[in-house]
Amino acid sequence: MSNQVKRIAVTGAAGQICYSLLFRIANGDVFGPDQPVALQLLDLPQAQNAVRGVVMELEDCAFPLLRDVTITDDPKTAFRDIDAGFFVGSRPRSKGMERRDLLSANAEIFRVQGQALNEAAKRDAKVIVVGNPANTNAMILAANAPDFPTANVTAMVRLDHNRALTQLAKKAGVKVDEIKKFVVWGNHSPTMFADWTHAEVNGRKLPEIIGDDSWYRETLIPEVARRGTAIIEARGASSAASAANAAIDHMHDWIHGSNGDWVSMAVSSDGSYGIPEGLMAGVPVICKDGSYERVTGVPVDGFAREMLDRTVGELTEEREAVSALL
Ligand SMILES: NC(=O)C1=CN([C@@H]2O[C@H](COP(=O)(O)OP(=O)(O)OC[C@H]3O[C@@H](n4cnc5c(N)ncnc54)[C@H](O)[C@@H]3O)[C@@H](O)[C@H]2O)C=CC1
Ligand SMILES: O=C([O-])CC(=O)C(=O)O
Repeated sequence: MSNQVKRIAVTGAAGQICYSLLFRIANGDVFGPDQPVALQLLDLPQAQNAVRGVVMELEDCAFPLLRDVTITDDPKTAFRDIDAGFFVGSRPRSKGMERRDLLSANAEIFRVQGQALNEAAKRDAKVIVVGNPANTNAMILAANAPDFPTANVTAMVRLDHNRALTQLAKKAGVKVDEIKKFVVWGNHSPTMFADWTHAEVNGRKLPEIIGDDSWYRETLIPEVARRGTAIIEARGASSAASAANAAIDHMHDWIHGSNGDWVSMAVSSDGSYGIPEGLMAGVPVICKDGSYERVTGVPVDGFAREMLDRTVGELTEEREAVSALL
């Protein structure tokens, strides 16, 4: 990899996810241990002082790879010439809310930032949307950046993927990285579908190793879908370090590859798997040489079809709710 500095925009820099994310990026966890980075940090005017405090802490870590930090409340300044963008900044939910309840508060942010991305970013920049509801916010961002490649705008379902991997590994008595071909389909919401149908461990089918279909349907799927809520109830605030870690995993694999394994990414649908074109839906992808390819031809029948249709139905409703911004 070249040693020219990579510019990375991060929005919501004063927030709790970024309090973990920024330090990991500066440490080289995204672009690698030989790649210098510059951070372009965006937050609201009233949060600028808090961002300055975070930057003091970044300085105090003396990260050898961190070459420059910009602090701004102007999206165009933040997205100027970026190689990658982490779109975290937006309101989190509190107890009793669903992520889709955030749509009215957060959708406008992504319309404005889409226009700035369109004007300022490099055309090959890689973008991940974390701010909820992440899938539909990513669709709004892409729709408002017509000259920026939609394929480079993605949303995060990797946290759900990682959550499921740990539960599956515990149940099967294997290591998380031994599980291959697992995927989370659809929306980052309670309708998401954690699909073990094709998952394998050393060439053996994971459903056969675990051998407990009711655990899969009645425990694994709902627990993964409700994990964000469980964390809010336990912590009094939504997940932060694990969300930052998932964003790092998503971007790291997109840049460096997924070693032939499936990872879950929400990308703009090409119409395959019965997902209407343009919806940002979690699908299995394989990352290689700095890009991702959808895994094609995965059989989706019976229970899996019902689950996929349910989450796609919800994404379709969310798209209708924000049609004025698209
Ligand atoms: N996709 C996923 O798996 C996950 C998504 N999230 C979502 O990530 C988002 C951020 O979460 P936290 O960091 O915990 O929230 P937080 O409230 O701690 O931080 C949010 C930050 O965004 C800033 N912000 C708000 N509007 C902005 C704008 N227009 N431009 C730039 N910055 C802006 C705020 O000032 C604040 O500093 C929330 O929407 C949360 O629901 C959280 C966990 C997982
Ligand atoms: O649940 C939330 O609001 C935060 C989030 O998206 C998650 O932890 O999955």
